[in-house]
Amino acid sequence: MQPVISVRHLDKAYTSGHQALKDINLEIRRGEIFALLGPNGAGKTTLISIICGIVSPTGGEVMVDGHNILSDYRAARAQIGLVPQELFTNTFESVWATVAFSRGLFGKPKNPAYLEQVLRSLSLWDKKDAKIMALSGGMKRRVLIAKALAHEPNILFLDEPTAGVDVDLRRDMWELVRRLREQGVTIILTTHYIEEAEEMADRVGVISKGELILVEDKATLMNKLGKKQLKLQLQTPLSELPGGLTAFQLELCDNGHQLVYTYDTHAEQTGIAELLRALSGHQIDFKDLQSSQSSLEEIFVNLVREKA
Ligand SMILES: Nc1ncnc2c1ncn2[C@@H]1O[C@H](COP(=O)(O)OP(=O)(O)OP(=O)(O)O)[C@@H](O)[C@H]1O
Repeated sequence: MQPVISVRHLDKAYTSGHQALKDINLEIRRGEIFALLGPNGAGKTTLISIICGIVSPTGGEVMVDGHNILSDYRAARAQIGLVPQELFTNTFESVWATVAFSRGLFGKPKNPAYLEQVLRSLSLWDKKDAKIMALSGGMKRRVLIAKALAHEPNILFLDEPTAGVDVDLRRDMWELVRRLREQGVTIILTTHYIEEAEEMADRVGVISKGELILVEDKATLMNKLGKKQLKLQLQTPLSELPGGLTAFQLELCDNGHQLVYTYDTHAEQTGIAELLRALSGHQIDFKDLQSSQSSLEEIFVNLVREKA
């Protein structure tokens, strides 16, 4: 299937000289939820701003549903809804007028039934006549989403959708994103919150210092890079690891009360049996043991650290 967005050899240097993006190559599949993860300043906003035509690239090419974002800007932009990071400034306009205006900007005919459905899905219907400036921060954010959806885009960008929002809004947002996906909308979100990517995304891209260092199916990523840990609570604390155990990837934690063994989930053998035999050979007894799989967060932190 043709990708809905295709980014090729994209570069961006700001006039300050800062190289914010370096040779980005990325294809977004139609109908997927793609999470772009990266630390502050990695280039996430720059990348989506270029795709949305707000920032101009210094090199490379971006196609949105077959339309070049520079030479065929209007057609490309009409496919996209963008929920930006910042709250817009206060306005005296009502919620309804603001959202209807956003739809009009794209030359779409009026469709009050559709706008009502959008406002209802965002729990904004009873605020439709309220002035934006009188709304709470969370409500304003909901209005931003309604504005982005007003022209029925096929692609929705959410830049840090849940940064600083309360639990209710976060839950509503996730539900809305899932519903939109069911309707065939492609969703690209940037986030610092790994649990958001873990919960929502089909694929994850990791960006660090302007470079896309990894793009992977979420499940594959977690599988491929996932390490498991076995934690053993010791009967008697150890002051140091006995020399005979150095062959194992072991760490002594919790003031010597806990031994942590890290192993690869994909290795032929986990080495656990040998470890337990070796422990017993050293008269090291444990009273409890637990195993845990590393989360996307740990994977992400490790990746970005390796890159640094
Ligand atoms: N208009 C600009 N002029 C100069 N440099 C800029 C401009 N906008 C962004 N930058 C720089 O480009 C880099 C990437 O910024 P960008 O906002 O894309 O990062 P980000 O990954 O979205 O970060 P955050 O998670 O903090 O939003 C940063 O070093 C930033 O300071």
